[in-house]
Amino acid sequence: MPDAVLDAARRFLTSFVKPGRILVAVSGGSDSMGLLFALHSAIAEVKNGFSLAACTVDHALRPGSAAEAEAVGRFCAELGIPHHILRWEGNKPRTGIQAAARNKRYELLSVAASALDADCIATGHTADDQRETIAMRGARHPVEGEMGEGQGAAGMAPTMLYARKIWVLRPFLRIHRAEIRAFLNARGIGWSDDPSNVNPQFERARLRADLDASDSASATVWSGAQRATSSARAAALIEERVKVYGALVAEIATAEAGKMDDPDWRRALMSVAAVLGGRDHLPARGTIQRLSGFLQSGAPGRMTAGRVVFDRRRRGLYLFREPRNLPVLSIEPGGEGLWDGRFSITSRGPALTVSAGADGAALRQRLIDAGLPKGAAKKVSEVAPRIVPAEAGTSGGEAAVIECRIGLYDTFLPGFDRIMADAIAVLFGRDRYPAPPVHDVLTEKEG
Ligand SMILES: Nc1ncnc2c1ncn2[C@@H]1O[C@H](COP(=O)(O)OP(=O)(O)OP(=O)(O)O)[C@@H](O)[C@H]1O
Repeated sequence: MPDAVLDAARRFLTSFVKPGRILVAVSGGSDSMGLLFALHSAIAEVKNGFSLAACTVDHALRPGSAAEAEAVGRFCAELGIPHHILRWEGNKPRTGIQAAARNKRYELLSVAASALDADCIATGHTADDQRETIAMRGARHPVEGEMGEGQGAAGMAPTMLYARKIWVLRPFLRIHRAEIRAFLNARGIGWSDDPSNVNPQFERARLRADLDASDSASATVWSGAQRATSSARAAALIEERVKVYGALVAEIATAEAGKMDDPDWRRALMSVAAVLGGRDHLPARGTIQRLSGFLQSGAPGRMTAGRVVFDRRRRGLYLFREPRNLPVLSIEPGGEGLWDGRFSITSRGPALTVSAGADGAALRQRLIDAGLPKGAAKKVSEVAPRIVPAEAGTSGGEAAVIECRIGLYDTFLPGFDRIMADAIAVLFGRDRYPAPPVHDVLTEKEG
C-alpha cells in the first residue's frame, strides 16, 4: 500500500536545493513524531548527505511537560538522532499565553538551529492545522487576500522565514493527522496528546471542535499559488511606481496612486505605508476604504492613516510618518534598540539618545536635491531619527548603525510573499531576504 506519510517525507527531501541538516521541532505529539520518524526513514533510504537533529521546547506550562520532552529524547536516542530540550525560563504572561508560547518557541528553535548548524527547521503542521488556520483567519478577516503571515485566506505557507534568519518548513501541510497516526500505529510508535489542544479556553481548540462537528471540506481551499502570483504582481507594481528616499518618504505619481480598485496595488501601497509608519500590520479594512476614497478623488489634500500622512500634491503623492507621538529612546553603550518601530539602531560604542528631527537643514536639503518638494522635505526631516551620542565630538552617523525595519516581514515571512518582501526591502535600502533551502513556488516563478 502506498504510504502518503513516507512519500511526503521523500518528496520533501527531493525539494532541497542541496542536502542539508534538518532540525525537526518535535513536541511529542503525533504530527511531529510522525514527521521525525518519516524523515529518518526517508533519509535512511537515500543516504545522500541529509542529517537530522531534534528539539523539544518545554514551555513549562503544564506539570507533565518535562517528562514528555524527556520521552521524545529517549525516542530520538533509539534512532540515533541528537535531541535537545529547550526550556522556556522566566516569567510567563497571564494573557495571550498561546501566542507568547509560539513566539518563544520560534525564538528558542532558531537559536538552537544556529547552534546546531541546521539549514532549516521542519515542523509537523498538517492539513488539519491548515484547515483550522484558514477558518480562524477567515473569522478575523472576512476579506480575502490583504495580509501577511497572520492574515489572509491563503493559510499557512509551506515555507516561512523566521527573523530573517532561518526557514521553517512544513512538509506535512497536505497530510491529514489520521494518516500520520495510522503510520505511527502501524510501527508501534506512541505519542503524547497535549491537553491544551482540547481546552475550550483556547480559540484553536474551540474551533477544532466546531470543525470536527461540521463538514468542512470547502474550508480547505489552498490558495498559496494565487497568493504567490499576487505577491509577484504587487512587487512589480512597487518597482514600477514607488520611489523611497532615505527609508523616510515614498513618492508615487498621483494617477497611479488612485488605482485602489486593484487589490495587488492596494496591498502594495498599504505595505509601503506600514513600513513608513513603523507598523507590523496593514491598516484595518475600514481605514483602507477611507483611504481609497481619498486617493481616488485625485484632488490635492492630506489624510492620515496608520501613523502615516498621505500628502497629495500636484507633483505626486507623498507618504511619511505623521509628526505625532514620536518617542525618545536611550541606547546603552554598545547596545541596540528599535526606534519608533521604524529603525533598528545599534551603537558602535557610546550610549545614544534617539529622538525625532534629524539634523534638520542638511537632511532637508538632501531630500530637496533628490527631487522632493520643499514643503514635504521639511515635514519628512522632522520625523527622521536624530541620534545623539553621549560622547562629545562623535557624530550620530559614526556612533551608530541604523537599519530600517520591515515589521510586516522581519519576524514571520511567508514563502509566498518573498518576492513582495524583497521588493520592499530593496526600496528601503536593505538586502533581500535569504532564499529558502528548498525549491518553492517562488523559486519556480523566478526560474
Ligand atoms: N513544544 C514544542 N516543541 C517543539 N516543537 C513544537 C512544540 N510545539 C509545537 N511544535 C511544532 O509545531 C508544530 C505545530 O504544533 P501546534 O499545532 O501545536 O502549534 P501551533 O501553535 O498551532 O503552531 P504555530 O502557531 O507554530 O503555527 C508541531 O508539529 C511541531 O513541529
